[in-house]
Amino acid sequence: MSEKHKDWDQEQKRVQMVIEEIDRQHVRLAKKTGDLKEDVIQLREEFFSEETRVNVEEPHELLETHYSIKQQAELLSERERSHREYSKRLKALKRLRSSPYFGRIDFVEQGSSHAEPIYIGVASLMDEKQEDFLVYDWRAPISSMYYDYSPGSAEYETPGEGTVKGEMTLKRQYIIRNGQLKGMFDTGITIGDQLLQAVLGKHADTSMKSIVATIQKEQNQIIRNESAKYLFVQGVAGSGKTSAALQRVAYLLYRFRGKMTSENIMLFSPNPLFSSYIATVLPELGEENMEQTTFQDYLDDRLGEKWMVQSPFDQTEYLLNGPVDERYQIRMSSIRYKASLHFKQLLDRYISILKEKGMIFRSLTFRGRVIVDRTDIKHYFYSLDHSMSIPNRLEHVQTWLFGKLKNWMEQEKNKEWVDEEMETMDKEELLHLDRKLEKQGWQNDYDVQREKYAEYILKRATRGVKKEIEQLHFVDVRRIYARLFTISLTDRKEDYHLPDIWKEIGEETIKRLKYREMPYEDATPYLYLYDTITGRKMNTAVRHLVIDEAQDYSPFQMEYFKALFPRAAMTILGDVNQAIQAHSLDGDSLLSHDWSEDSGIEKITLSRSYRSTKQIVEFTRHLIPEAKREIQPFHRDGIKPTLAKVKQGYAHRAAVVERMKNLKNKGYETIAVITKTKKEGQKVHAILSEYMDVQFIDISTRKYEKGIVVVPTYLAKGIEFDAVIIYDSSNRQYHREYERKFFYTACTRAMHELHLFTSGQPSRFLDDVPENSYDVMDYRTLTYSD
Ligand SMILES: Nc1ncnc2c1ncn2[C@@H]1O[C@H](COP(=O)(O)OP(=O)(O)OP(=O)(O)O)[C@@H](O)[C@H]1O
Repeated sequence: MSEKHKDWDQEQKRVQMVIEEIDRQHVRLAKKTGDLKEDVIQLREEFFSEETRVNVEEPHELLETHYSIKQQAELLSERERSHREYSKRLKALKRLRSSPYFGRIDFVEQGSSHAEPIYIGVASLMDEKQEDFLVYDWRAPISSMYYDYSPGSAEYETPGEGTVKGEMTLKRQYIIRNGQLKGMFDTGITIGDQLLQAVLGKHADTSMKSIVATIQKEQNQIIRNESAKYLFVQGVAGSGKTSAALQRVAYLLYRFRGKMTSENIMLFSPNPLFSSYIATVLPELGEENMEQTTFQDYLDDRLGEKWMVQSPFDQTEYLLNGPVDERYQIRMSSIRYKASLHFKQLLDRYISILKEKGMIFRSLTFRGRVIVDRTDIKHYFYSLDHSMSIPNRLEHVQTWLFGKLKNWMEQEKNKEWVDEEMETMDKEELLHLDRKLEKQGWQNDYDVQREKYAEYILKRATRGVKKEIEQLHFVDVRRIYARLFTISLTDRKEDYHLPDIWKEIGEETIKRLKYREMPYEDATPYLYLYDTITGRKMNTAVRHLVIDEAQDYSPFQMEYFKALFPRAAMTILGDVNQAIQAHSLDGDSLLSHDWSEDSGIEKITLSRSYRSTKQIVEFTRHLIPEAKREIQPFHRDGIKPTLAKVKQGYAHRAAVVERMKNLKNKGYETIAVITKTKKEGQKVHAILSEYMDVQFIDISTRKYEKGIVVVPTYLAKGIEFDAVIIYDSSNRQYHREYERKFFYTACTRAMHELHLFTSGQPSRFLDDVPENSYDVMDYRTLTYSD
């Protein structure tokens, strides 16, 4: 038997041995879980049974019952916790059963003479005696060498013992499916190009997959970083940023188990479709999903009740479709400035002035009548010690207002309206009040009765006023924010880097706010002002925040996140070349901003693109001339992208439909027709639907089906497809400099094939792409019959 066969044989036998052990453990654990479940059911029944009800009538028994309930509750929750853990372990065994491990390294620790084989899988597994690891969890410290080194000297960090050094004598990868060894490679410098080739060559899916078997060294640095408070990752399209972020969350949950749970982690994703696209990864890794939200959801939650909040996508549609007139210029300038830290400095200065003067209040009113006038509130507010913070002073104002309300209610007791409302009290209310009076012995005293009724009426009627005091409704933040734009700042223009058309920006902003419209660019500054003034509670539960597609957030938003989640470390990932939000097109973004003055910042750059074939990356990298050197393809072969020149109208659509059919026949399952805007998308969708079954993706789409989709660029972000068609790649569509990034983002969604269509002059961005990196097809002479 050759060495190779002997190895294969031994490895297959080991797989078998491990699976048998998994089966044994599974049987044992399933029995334990079953017993525990019965225990839990029984305990729950007892807990909620009649006997355990608190006996409030007998005070001496009360204490005893209290302790017994407490004990039982503790027992129950302990059993429930164990049950949850057993169930989790059962699931892990199930996952291990089909593929117990994917890698192995043999490691000779310094000072030792024998190599220990370390098998690495998605969870750990110990032998029967609980002495040796049959499989190490991929997140264990020792497993990191698998990702970081090729055979030769290697080392790893342990939390307790520092660095462990030694020699790696073997590195092997396995493909094990349904308990059978299907493939095995000994690998060299990188983690088996062969395995990665195989993984990347597959079809795109409608949900993302975990990458634990093929994590690359530079991605591993992101996943296992523990030192950065703010970890910034700039990575080219398809370099595995989102993948790394999700494996990082799984890593952190493992590394800090017992201290951090999925509830302490939050992820901001660009849109709901993306959220559902990535939702399968953590469960696949045996972890619970963290909270996922979009910034838009957050804004709607905070402001939606009182404001018409604009979405970033509406803003983008305006940017791309709006008539380029004077208003457009004002708006763009406004968007850029309000995204900047200069604007935050201005707001901070404004807030510090508000400590001395300028707060605006709303009168406390009841049915149109003033209880406390706003000037009195203001006067009281500024009569308080100025060294107190604004939120502290507002607490005092609240107490004062409650007192004022109480006095007012006292005076109102004998008013006619109170009597009128008494007449209309319903039976139940009366019964309830009478019972109370009877208990207190006042049932025959008419005066007391009337007084109590009146008190009740007043309490009922002023519920809303109380709520307004509690919620600080009397602080007119809308007007305070609007007023900032009316203050004369002519002599401070330079200090705050005010745009030249600051006055016009102000007029426009005030107009919008008046109609209760909240432009996207104002939402964050407004909330920042609101929270600082009112002293809104921070979210301290979140200990780690992941911000994906970070190039679409502003520096101002970063400061807001810091204030909102003061205890959170952050992983911030994005690609400056895919910045398509209006503020970042020729300005600063959260990702590109220079944060070097802040401490705790670390930066990692990813430049290899894994998503697309080499041919597609060779094409797309030239769309960004200044970054083309930083964009490196992974060596996976495919066909060159194509540019089809077509005649306008029917010929155009016929050529696209032809291509779509061709791609379907080739077996591609996810095909996207990407458009620049929603407006263009709707038009294209209507056209293509006449020929084929095509799904249109808009902002409300939560999940997309396999097949053909039409999708605007900003919703295709972060997602990938087997094949991508750019319906209109003409110079009309992609011409303005900021449209370059839209074009790049759209083209980089393709894994295997990319096809561009143009009627008329192709986009000028193609001028920078070498002619030999794509095939041109000229269909303009063809005639189609309708
Ligand atoms: N180490 C890896 N092993 C296997 N697949 C990988 C690896 N890294 C990335 N990929 C694959 O490459 C594709 C792109 O990854 P991902 O979406 O995480 O990249 P991204 O940098 O977030 O992309 P973009 O910025 O373009 O949205 C995915 O299909 C992912 O599974």
